[in-house]
Amino acid sequence: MEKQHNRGQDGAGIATVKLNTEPGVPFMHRLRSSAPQAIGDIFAKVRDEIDEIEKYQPEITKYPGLMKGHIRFLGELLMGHLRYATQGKNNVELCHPFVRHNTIPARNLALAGNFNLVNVDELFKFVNVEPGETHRNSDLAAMLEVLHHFLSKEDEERRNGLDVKNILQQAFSMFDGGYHVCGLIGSGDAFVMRDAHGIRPSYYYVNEDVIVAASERAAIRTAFNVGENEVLELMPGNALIVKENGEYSVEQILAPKERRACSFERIYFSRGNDEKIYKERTALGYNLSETVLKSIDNDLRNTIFSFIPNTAEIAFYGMLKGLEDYLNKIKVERIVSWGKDFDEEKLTEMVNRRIRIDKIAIKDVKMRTFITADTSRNEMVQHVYDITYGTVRPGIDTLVVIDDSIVRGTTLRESIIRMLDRLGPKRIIVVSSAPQIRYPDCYGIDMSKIGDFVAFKAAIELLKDHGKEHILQEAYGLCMELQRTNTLHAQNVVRNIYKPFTTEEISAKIAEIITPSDISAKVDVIYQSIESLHQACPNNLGDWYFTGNFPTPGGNRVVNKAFMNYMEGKNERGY
Ligand SMILES: O=P(O)(O)OC[C@H]1O[C@H](OP(=O)(O)OP(=O)(O)O)[C@H](O)[C@@H]1O
Ligand SMILES: NC(=O)CC[C@H](N)C(=O)O
Ligand SMILES: [Mg+2]
Repeated sequence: MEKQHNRGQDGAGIATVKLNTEPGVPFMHRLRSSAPQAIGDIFAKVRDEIDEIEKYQPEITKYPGLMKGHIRFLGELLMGHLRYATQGKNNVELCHPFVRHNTIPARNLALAGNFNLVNVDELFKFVNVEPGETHRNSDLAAMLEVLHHFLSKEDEERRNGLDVKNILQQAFSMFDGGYHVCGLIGSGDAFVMRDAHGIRPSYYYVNEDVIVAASERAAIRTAFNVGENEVLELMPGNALIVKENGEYSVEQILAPKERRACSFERIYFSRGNDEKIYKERTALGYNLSETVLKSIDNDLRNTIFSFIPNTAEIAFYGMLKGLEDYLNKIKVERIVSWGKDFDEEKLTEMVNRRIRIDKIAIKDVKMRTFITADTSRNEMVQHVYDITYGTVRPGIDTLVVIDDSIVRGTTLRESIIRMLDRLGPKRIIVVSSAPQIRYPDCYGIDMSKIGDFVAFKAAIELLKDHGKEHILQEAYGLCMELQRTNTLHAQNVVRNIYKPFTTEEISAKIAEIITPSDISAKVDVIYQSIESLHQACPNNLGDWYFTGNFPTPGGNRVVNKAFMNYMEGKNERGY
């Protein structure tokens, strides 16, 4: 859990199942916290129980069997989760795991996951459950109800043992979304399930003692000190099913569909210490170096390169490698052209030419602002960054700073650009290792309100500039018509908003929007192209937020709904 802070800061939760308990003894426990240090808070409470019992039984830790009867969270099946709300609020009631209790052991279920579903209403309807106020917008609550429905049915009908595969096949064929989800059943069985497109990442590792699964490979590698290839990927549509007796199998639950693993995981969400992700982020940066050189007219003497911490650091190293390759090529060309006409001084000057890099921007807290709730985000963005003084030659140097992504543009507009301008650069070039984010995500990344996106704002501005605002009304009309005929899922109408403009025109407008009126430097923005993204992350081609090409039927519905919300002035998610 400590190695997955990157995936959630709203709160944390754990659940435990004890195997082979006497009838009547509670066997499933759950604890959640939304304290600022949620993991610490939870495990302090777990520890307190042990300390308490040690007061009376100082030797008890030598007898784990005995302890199991007294300590709630000592058990055989363990689950932990860090929440990042993509639906509902970020309060403790919505932290995972959710638990459904029942007097029949096999009908108890604890559930947690990294996911987002887009057909929550339909699911509640299917199980005929009217969700309470807290759970109305909770995809986890809907998923729990559906799974519990099929679990109870299976338990009722079963002849020999619970057929978990059968339960999963019935339940998961109903979910529209991206998910990596884990369930503990009161019978002592457990499962991990991944969506059929492989949208969300899912990994597992098995040895003689443990069977473990997580969203990220590196977290498992570090916690269990194992090699890259020992941790396996749970393939799309598959489930890892573990029986109460410790036997396990990987089963095909859903027919595999086109692989559309989320590229934003690679660009931003996942931790960058994963072997493959590190290479991919480096490649993303490398791919941008040529365009950057062009935009500064190859003037490396008067340009300083830096990055916006923290995630972009790796892409920065990649960009630097690209710039160094260019510089080395130039050095060789020059030296060769000299023939024999050089001396030590001339050669020394040439080989010592370097790419100028500096640590310009500093981030004072380890919190991630993007996964922080909207209400506190703006203020946080304004306070977390700082700059290094004395690095830039005012009026002479151009500053090139790379960030992994520009979503709402708040990091740049509310903080970074103004701060960098204080250093007096002639020009600021912002480089984004992700392409323009034009469409919402609905599979587990909280980019759902299209009106917030700086690329969308730019397109709207451009429509105004060119007297083409009628396109907005036409698109809205089309959405209304699709809604009327119940076919909002059939096409992505928002494409029409971007269609009249080139990527460069939109980038130029974004640069204008993120530039506060009172700064002196000229600001430009350079984006990754979609082709280069695919080349850098060939195994993660899920790119709907850049291209509008959604993998599931719910996707088009969400993007159209997000647009309608914008047009109607509703500040809510499109799913
Ligand atoms: O355009 P915006 O809507 O402002 O969002 C984009 C920024 O948010 C993320 O940073 P975050 O602070 O989440 O985390 P990091 O330290 O891992 O980069 C991302 O890395 C960008 O810097
Ligand atoms: N990624 C997560 O932490 C879970 C997201 C889930 N959709 C929720 O909002 O609760
Ligand atoms: Mg960042």
